[in-house]
Amino acid sequence: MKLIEYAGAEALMTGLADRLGQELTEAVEAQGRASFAVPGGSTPGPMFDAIAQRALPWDQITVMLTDERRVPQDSERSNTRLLRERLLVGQAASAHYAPIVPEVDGADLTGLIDAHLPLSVLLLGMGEDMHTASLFPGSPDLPHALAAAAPLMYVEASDGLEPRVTLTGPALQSAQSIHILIKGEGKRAALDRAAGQSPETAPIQTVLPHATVHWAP
Ligand SMILES: O=C1O[C@H](COP(=O)(O)O)[C@@H](O)[C@H](O)[C@H]1O
Repeated sequence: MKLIEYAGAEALMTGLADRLGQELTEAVEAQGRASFAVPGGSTPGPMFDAIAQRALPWDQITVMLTDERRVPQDSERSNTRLLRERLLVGQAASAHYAPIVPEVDGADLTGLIDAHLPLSVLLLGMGEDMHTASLFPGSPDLPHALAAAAPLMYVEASDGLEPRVTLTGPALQSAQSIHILIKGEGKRAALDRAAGQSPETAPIQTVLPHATVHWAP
């Protein structure tokens, strides 16, 4: 794992947007196209605002979520809504979008994103419980989701949270570049706590050894 510490939130979000923008541009130059998976939740919005205004080769980039909550798309809890409102706008409005949830909730996930794997650039978030994407400690689906051959799976989250669709462990691990965005002392403590644990108790460990973590207080 590599850890990059930033002085504050603005430096974190713009510095990360610079880095991801550079990697996406390089991937398009090398492969003619790139795939870019991003988290939902409360943290990445300002980074989306920053990168959406960059002049990247967006029309050769396919954007998708790392995970989605099974809620209506107009819900404030919808990661798709966040993506549409904060990332697929401005310069990035010309990016392609690959949904990870089918039009009919509960329908087969097979083949939805296969054309875009391995991911060129993967950005993940992390909760203070050390979950990443929707790989939650304590979920009955976690052992399967950490090892599944399929890149997408329906999973239960932690108690009290809505069920999810998530990229599985192998799909995350196969990304060409892996970044994790975390902010605040609670998540920094969770990152420290994850050290030495297994992915079964600290799911972030499924990607941590190969990831660059970007953190600001
Ligand atoms: O539920 C989720 O949580 C994680 C972390 O979210 P945050 O609100 O603590 O930033 C997020 O990465 C994931 O995409 C989301 O579905």
